[in-house]
Amino acid sequence: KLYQNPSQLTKTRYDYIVIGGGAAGSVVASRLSENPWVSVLLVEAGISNEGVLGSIVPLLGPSLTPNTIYDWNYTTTAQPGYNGRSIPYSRGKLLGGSTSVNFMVYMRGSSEDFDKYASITGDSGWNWKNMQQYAKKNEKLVAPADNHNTAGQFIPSFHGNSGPLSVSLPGFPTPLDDRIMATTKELSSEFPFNPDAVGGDVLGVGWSFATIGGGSRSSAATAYLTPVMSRPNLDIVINAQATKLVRTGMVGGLPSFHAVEVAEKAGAPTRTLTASSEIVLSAGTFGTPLLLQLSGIGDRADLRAAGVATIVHNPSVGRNMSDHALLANPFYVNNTDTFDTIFRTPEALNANLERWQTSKTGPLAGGVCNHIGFFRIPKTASIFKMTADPAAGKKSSHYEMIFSNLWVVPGVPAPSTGNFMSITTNLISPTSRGMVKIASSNAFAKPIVDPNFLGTAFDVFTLVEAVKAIKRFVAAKAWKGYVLGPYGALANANTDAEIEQYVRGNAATVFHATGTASMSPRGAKWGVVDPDLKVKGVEGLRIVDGSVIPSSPNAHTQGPIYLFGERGADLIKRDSKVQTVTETL
Ligand SMILES: Cc1cc2nc3c(=O)[nH]c(=O)nc-3n(C[C@H](O)[C@H](O)[C@H](O)COP(=O)(O)OP(=O)(O)OC[C@H]3O[C@@H](n4cnc5c(N)ncnc54)[C@H](O)[C@@H]3O)c2cc1C
Repeated sequence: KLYQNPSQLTKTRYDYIVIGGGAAGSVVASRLSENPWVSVLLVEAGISNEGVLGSIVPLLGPSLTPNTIYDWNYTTTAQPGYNGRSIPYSRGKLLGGSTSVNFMVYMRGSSEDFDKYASITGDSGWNWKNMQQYAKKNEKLVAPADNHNTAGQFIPSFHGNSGPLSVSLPGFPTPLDDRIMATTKELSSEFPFNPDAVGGDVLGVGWSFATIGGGSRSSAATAYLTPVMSRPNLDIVINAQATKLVRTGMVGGLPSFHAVEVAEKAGAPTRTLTASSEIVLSAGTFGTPLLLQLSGIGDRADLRAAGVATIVHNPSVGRNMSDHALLANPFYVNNTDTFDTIFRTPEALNANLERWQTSKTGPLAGGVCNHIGFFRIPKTASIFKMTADPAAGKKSSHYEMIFSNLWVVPGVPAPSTGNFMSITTNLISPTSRGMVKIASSNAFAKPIVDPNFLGTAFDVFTLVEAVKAIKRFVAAKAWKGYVLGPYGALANANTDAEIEQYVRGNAATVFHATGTASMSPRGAKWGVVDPDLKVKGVEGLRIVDGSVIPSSPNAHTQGPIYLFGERGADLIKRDSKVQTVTETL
């Protein structure tokens, strides 16, 4: 049952309370409530996703962020690596979390990423081979919106066919498609074709998958919550922000946390809700460490500065943030068939919306890109004289390219004339680490968000190399007569020094932060959760969301986080005392 705010809840004690209804939290709440003997409450700070048009019509997705009611609207601190610029940092604030506002690109990461997580934690359960069962459990590959023949665009055995989350190949063709494929042939040694990166081997350029089914967005909310809303043992409360975890005693010599305070908004009365079994934190890479800190779990100095008494001193809380820095590179093209025209006049947008409403087809039914590619800088690159290769392995990438048939520059509106292609370059194996921390003991105050973008020479070097690579890409014969030239500052960025200034002056984020409550081996002095995702040094708390992933994956992060959600739910079920009762019954 869905409750509109905390005051409507008719009970205050559950077996499990899951905090945050995003990618991972929706999976956990849905999977735990499969057992009818288990009572589950999902607490979400934001509103419902129902009826939010931008969260349904795929190509309208980018309109949901930033500076909207669907976004937490964070802002970073001044970033030295970005010439002192602060940038907006979006996080979804509605059911489905960031999966309700994201750009829907679906991947899983490289096989080496997961093998690395297994080796970091000492738990082989996180390795690629074992995690594939969860990928299959999560995904349902469906036909693209335009029902085109997809032969040769993917490898069927890599995909799931019966999971809740709809995933599809591009649903609307673009003038870039044939040219990109021709470039993979012409420049095959640098930009080879990858038949399907979802299989764990990410290098090369391939067709891109999106979390879209039947021409509409498939989010954690539509896939995992809507279908189970009527379960009598699952309550979902929206407009309910967890403000503090409450210490309820000592268990096994550790402080235990079996209760949480929630409030509808600043100044509203709080309600205390209790979990007999466990509280699962799924508030995301920002929300989860912030809630720990508000509750006295974090670095003593950080907590003292914010006026919070320390219960557990753990300097790893909120640290170790890794993110994919993004640089959008627009090019003028000689074609009026780009998606820019859809958004230029209300008439064009309405005509396309009408098409979408009648048939769930057309450009609005497709994602933001039809192709993506992942690449390595050469092993002979000078940077490797001073930095060890940070990629998870030889089959993992250093940077990414995303090809879009329109102007894509986060935070910068499209020019009123001209047609564009954007090649977005993302830094995939960053060595910089940032952090998030509370600025005060008020749960509704803005936190300090410092991703430390381009904080290392490796990260700068790699994005500079990525810009040089896109110039080589568009120099292929396939683009002759199509690409008219780079837009704006890119046009004047030719030497390495000029490109570095262009990168520092224009880079932003693709919103893939992870790692602020990292997994670490059992007993390790660093890290926030053990390999079973239990919070170290306390009893009663688990974390299942992007914050536990130790380092950036070779993927847009929703895919890996869904997998973490599925395995996290399994680990909780495995330990469940309520479950044991069910089995004996
Ligand atoms: C604009 C944007 C575009 C993106 N594009 C892509 C993409 O194309 N492909 C991709 O794979 N990934 C993309 N991502 C990233 C991806 O969506 C996230 O990595 C993923 O959703 C994170 O999952 P999560 O479960 O950790 O957190 P989230 O999905 O963010 O969920 C956290 C939830 O917790 C809630 N919450 C937070 N604090 C509290 C609290 N104190 N009390 C109650 N509730 C709370 C939030 O409101 C939210 O609903 C994008 C993200 C953004 C913001």
